[in-house]
Amino acid sequence: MSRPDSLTFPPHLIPPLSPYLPRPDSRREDPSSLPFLTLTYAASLDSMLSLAPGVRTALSGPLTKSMTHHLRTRHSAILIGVNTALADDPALNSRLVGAPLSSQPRPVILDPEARWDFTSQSKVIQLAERGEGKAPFVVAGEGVEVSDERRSLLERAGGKFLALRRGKDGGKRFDWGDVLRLLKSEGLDSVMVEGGGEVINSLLGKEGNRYVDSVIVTIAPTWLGKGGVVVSPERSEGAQLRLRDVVWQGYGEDVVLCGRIER
Ligand SMILES: NC(=O)C1=CN([C@@H]2O[C@H](COP(=O)(O)OP(=O)(O)OC[C@H]3O[C@@H](n4cnc5c(N)ncnc54)[C@H](OP(=O)(O)O)[C@@H]3O)[C@@H](O)[C@H]2O)C=CC1
Ligand SMILES: Nc1nc(O)c(N)c(N[C@@H]2O[C@H](COP(=O)(O)O)[C@@H](O)[C@H]2O)n1
Repeated sequence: MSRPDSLTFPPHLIPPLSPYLPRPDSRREDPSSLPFLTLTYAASLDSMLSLAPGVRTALSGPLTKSMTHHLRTRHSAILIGVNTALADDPALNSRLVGAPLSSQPRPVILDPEARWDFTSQSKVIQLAERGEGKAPFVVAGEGVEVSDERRSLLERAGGKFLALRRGKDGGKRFDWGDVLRLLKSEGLDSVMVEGGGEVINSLLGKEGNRYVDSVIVTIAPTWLGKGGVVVSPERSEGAQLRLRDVVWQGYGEDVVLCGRIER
């Protein structure tokens, strides 16, 4: 019997998305290639992801929500920043009817200071224990201390902490190339990056956007107003960031925009 929160994604909507998604197993043969990266999120008409930092805000309608759950089955990993983990207590699995565990993405949390205060009650941990999703990999800064208790809670569920050095410039952030090489070394060939604002803006920035293979954005017909978490990357000197191969599709009251970054 299907669960009350199960979703279905109409099969006729799959072919238009497919050119923007990783082909099954396409990168596995080439060990030097980085994982395919799809940047995907839902935004308001004023480019907001949420009403305020730390506030979970539903923007997707029923059809775009089910699209996101389809996208989750098409990637081996789903990545968010630690503030999203703290704000949303997200499930990060696919709730499509009949999605087997093998099609579930591996949740990856970018958490340089190991701030995510997960417990055995966190949704993503509970789902992993019930076999309805995979347990998360938490990418923490090299040398950052993690208690044995937290480490073993994560490992019991099937997840782990991964240590990564910070960016070459001595800054606090990870280099996106390093993040992707780390995921690849863990056998993850494709990653959908869901957010939040800092993660998206840094990926769309000068250093990050070279790693983005495709972009799939849901636009909801609402304005969240000032004070929200906004998608608005730093401007690169002399170059306006733009999409090519653009397709727009109506999904109920929402619109889905697919494209690739113009280089
Ligand atoms: N509508 C949508 O589709 C989505 C909405 N959201 C919303 O977004 C909001 C959260 O966004 P925001 O506050 O911007 O935070 P993020 O979720 O983007 O997390 C930001 C934190 O992640 C870590 N981080 C990000 N990039 C890097 C990097 N390159 N290297 C190392 N660490 C990194 C940093 O942690 P540290 O500070 O510890 O260094 C940073 O402060 C929430 O309200 C959430 O609900 C989230 C996802 C999707
Ligand atoms: N596609 C999309 N639409 C929205 O309206 C959203 N608020 C989000 N948020 C992202 O999805 C995560 C929650 O997922 P679960 O339903 O808990 O699995 C949230 O953490 C954001 O990454 N996405």
